[in-house]
Amino acid sequence: MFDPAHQDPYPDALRPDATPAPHAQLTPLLGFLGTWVGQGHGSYPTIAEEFAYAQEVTFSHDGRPFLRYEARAWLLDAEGAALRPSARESGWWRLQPDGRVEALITQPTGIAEILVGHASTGTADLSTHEVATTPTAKEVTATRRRYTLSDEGTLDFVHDLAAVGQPLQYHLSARLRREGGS
Ligand code: HEM
Repeated sequence: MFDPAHQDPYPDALRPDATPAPHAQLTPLLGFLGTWVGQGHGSYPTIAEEFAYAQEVTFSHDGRPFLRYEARAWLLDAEGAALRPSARESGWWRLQPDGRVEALITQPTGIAEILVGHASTGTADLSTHEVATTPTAKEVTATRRRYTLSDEGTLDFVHDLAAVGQPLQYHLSARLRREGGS
């Protein structure tokens, strides 16, 4: 018998053809659903050296017009071996009927971002609306995040950052593939 105390009756779906059916407002970003893994590079004027990293990103939904977003990254050494845990974040992407997106993303480094932007088939472009930081967090004033599903089926990602007195500029880029995919 179904016991609501022990089993979530509304689990998230990771595929467009899974239950529950996706809300119509998710249509432009249905191709983002699922878990993605891959590698990227990053730099910033205040960081001594360019770094390589690996990342796992998951988008899921529960039938309502928002995506659940979860990402974790770890740094790689020159041979591609894991060096140490790096950025993590999670949040919600609220898709509007006209393709606008409102996103809320928080990080364990004390940063909470609200981003606004636009989604069209297979792409999303989000920029900071507001950033709030905890008293001990680094100063972050803006980010811009662009995601594109490429013709090769990868999810490509570029992240610009304005922080610690620097103007908005490149911080990261990555190419992710579907987990378990080729
Ligand atoms: C894949 C995700 C990310 C990776 C791999 C990454 C990696 C790094 C690395 C390696 C550093 C140098 C300091 C250190 O070694 O920890 C750094 C610094 C920093 N990152 Fe990121 N980062 C990521 C995402 C983000 C995001 C989403 C934000 C903000 C919204 C952010 C903001 C910063 C800031 C503020 C600094 C400090 C710069 C300074 O004090 O000089 N990073 N990041």
